[in-house]
Amino acid sequence: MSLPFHIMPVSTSLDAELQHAIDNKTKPLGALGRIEALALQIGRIQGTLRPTVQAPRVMVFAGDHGVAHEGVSAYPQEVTWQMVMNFLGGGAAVNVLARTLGVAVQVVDAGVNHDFAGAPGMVHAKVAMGTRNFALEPAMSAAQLDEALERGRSLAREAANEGCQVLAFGEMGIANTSAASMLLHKLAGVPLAAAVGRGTGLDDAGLRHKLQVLERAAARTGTLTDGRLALQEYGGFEIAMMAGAMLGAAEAGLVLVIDGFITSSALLAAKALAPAVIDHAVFAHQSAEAGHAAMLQALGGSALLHLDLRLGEGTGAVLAVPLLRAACAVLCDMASFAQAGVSGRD
Ligand SMILES: O=C(O)c1ccc[n+]([C@@H]2O[C@H](COP(=O)([O-])O)[C@@H](O)[C@H]2O)c1
Ligand SMILES: Cc1cc2nc[nH]c2cc1C
Repeated sequence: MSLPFHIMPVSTSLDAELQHAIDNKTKPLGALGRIEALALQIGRIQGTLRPTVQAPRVMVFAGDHGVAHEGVSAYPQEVTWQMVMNFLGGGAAVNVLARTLGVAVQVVDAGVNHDFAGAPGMVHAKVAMGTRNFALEPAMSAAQLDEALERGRSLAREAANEGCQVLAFGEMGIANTSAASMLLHKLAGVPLAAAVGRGTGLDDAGLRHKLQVLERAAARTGTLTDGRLALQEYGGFEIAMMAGAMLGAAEAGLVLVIDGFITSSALLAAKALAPAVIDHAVFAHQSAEAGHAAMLQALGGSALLHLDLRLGEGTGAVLAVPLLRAACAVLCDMASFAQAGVSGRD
């Protein structure tokens, strides 16, 4: 068993001071809307009236899924490793967005069905060459799950030790929307028909087939409310490692930026292991993937951006980083009514 995760609920002791500081900025009360709530959340997580977004990083976790052999994705499995090479070469959407917005990219092989020996810049954390086919048997063993969780946790710790204050999460893995749908179904009780979507772009027949495969997979197990068991049965190595990294990042006091449907499923599993992880999470965007709205509802979160993205890789999370910077700048740099000599409310 991996060591238990120790995440304290984020302290609310500064809330009154943070709200007072925000309310005294030169604007009508509440006029910066969600940016105000974001400023309060980041100030609360960092325990300061002057929060910052230093050394933001997106970790992109990649893994393959045995269930891909059931024909549940519009693309073949080898796209996973090919896209990983694209990440390492700096040419994927996440690289371009991250470069544009000043976010570092770290690519993690959590369990891709490919040998990346010698690939420059890769974080080698492979648990195995992909999971087993969860339509037939558990996706991974308990030992593999522990390994994935612990590797994720230590990667997050390393990031914190290197000065990263904001950790964004992304993933790559053909067929991983199937795994995410299973986690949503089992952990949050969302009916499969509402939890399953088109992923990379299945047509109507493909979607019907995916639902049938997942119904068969769901019937293999009973009710599963335990995060570890759900991950073992239906997770992916990239999803489990992300969950471990989210928990490790929360332990280290970081702000977590959650991307789309698959990244959110990792948080759902992480929340089942340690509920206080949710205090650290910022929900970057609502994916176009059917089921993400229900996933966000299950997590009690509300997305900052609605851009109809359905790419993954951490793209939506990276796009939200400027909003976090903006929220911190409001607290740190905006003049108060007194400082600017502006009259307050009557
Ligand atoms: O982040 C999302 O909401 C999202 C929605 C649909 C697809 N994806 C990406 O597409 C891949 C999984 O889709 P699929 O159809 O192969 O299950 C995987 O690499 C994800 O990063 C990601
Ligand atoms: C090309 C491609 C890029 C991706 N990035 C994340 N998931 C992906 C799936 C495909 C198919």
